[in-house]
Amino acid sequence: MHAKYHRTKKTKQQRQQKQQQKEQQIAKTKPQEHVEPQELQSAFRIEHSELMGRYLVANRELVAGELLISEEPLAIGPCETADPVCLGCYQPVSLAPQQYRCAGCGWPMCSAKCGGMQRPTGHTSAECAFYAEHRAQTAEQLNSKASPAEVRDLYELVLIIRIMLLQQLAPEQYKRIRQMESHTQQRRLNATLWQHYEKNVVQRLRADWQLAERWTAEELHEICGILDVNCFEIGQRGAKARTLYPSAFLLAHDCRPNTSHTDDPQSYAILLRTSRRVREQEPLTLSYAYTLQGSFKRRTFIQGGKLFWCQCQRCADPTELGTHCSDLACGKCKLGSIRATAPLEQLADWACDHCDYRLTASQVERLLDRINDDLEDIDARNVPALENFIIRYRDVLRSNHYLLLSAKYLLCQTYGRVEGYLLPQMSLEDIARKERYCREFLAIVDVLEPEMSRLRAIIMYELHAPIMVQAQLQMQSGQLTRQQFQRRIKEVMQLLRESSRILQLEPAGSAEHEMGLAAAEALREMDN
Ligand SMILES: C[S@@+](CC[C@H](N)C(=O)[O-])C[C@H]1O[C@@H](n2cnc3c(N)ncnc32)[C@H](O)[C@@H]1O
Repeated sequence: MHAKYHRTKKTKQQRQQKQQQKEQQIAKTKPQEHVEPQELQSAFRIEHSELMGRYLVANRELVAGELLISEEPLAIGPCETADPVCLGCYQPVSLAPQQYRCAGCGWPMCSAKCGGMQRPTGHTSAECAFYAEHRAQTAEQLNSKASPAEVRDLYELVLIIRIMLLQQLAPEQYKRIRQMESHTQQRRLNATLWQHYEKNVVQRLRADWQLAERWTAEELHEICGILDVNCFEIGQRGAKARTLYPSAFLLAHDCRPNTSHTDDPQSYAILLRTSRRVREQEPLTLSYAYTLQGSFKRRTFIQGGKLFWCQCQRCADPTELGTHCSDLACGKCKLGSIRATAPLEQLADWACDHCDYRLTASQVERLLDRINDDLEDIDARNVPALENFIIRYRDVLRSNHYLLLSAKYLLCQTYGRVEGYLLPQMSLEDIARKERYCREFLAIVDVLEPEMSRLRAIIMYELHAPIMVQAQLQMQSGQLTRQQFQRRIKEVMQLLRESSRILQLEPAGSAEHEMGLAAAEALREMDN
């Protein structure tokens, strides 16, 4: 898959020595309080390439669903672009006067009894004392008159400050974080990015908060880079946080990854599994971007945050592995599809496969931005508005286009769940439409996130209901023979079985785990 990795041939002895060194390296990257079983360590090793730096490789063939990494965060804090959250449990809070605030430092918290109070993964006494010391600098932004942008700027500092406090409180942990890639040199060349952190983090902490004697500009920039490059965004049931893990950060990116991960709602530990069979020597990969986005935007996103242009098999293919999820409809001949002529060159033209019509990359970008803005303006529970969106753009985007698929995915989850569109209230056309959207979405997910992916399991759960309801109605009205009915029921049971098998691997307490339990329960009822 990754022909781009540079490896030199080694003797068997050299390979064994290297293997031992790598296993020791992996052992070093595990959190000290978390001893991994031997078999987890031997499942993979660390390799290095000029292109990707360190990355993980399978030591043996791995089957789908194998647990590879289970580890608690080295650092955790609110997401930089998040709305206000509790510093203890990362659930949303308001800045309204009635919101509970920490008695020590004044930061809004969910309540005095927040489970994250005084916990290393939440609001510690060291953090509280630090903000109490700097109350003058936070007071203005933490009151009900602050603008959302000001509040966000303040939340952006929380994880950086937590990491800087580790220097004294947990120097080993701090050292491990500092060993992560920061891409500081490349970031320095990007004036907009560099100036953002210089103003919002470095100057702010060193000048406004008078910490110049304590923290250097270099180390603050380094931490900002490490966070951008290595953070995982996690959270269950409304909680949202970003985390650095001791070894999961080593996974390379691929736009059709072979692992997937979830997080424990109590400990915030990452649980990373293979999502499909992985061959011996194959790199372990995860996706740094949302996989159901087209290559053009996905690659821009990855370059912006992780500072490399992805060149994976999917990115190199104008049809995105035959999914056609970036195809535009040709407005000139009305027959052809418009795709990137050279997808690894971000500025290359897009061309129709049927006539001579061409678009420049910036025309495509403007079009995608406009349609994306339209979609983002729609409330995810507004069925007519989502249906209108699909009608409005069906002559502009091909039916598998990721923006149409996004609207269809929202509809798959909304049909049957909101008042006016609950299953007993839905027309036969709506039920059939839900089935069609689920099938269209599943066909793409089967390629981009095959086998044991959460997205695939969710959509299979959504698909079972419309098939079941239609089969029952058609059986009652004599439109289906007994044999045809049984065939449909068999499909429903297969969908539920597969969905519950995948979703029950999600941590207890998560919405997905509960969906898995519901699938298992539905299956039991059908068996009886
Ligand atoms: C989270 S870090 C992964 C660990 C990193 N390779 C290291 O040595 O610390 C992400 C960085 O790894 C590199 N990387 C990961 N996947 C890559 C890929 N598919 N192609 C090129 N570079 C990649 C990029 O430099 C990226 O910014």
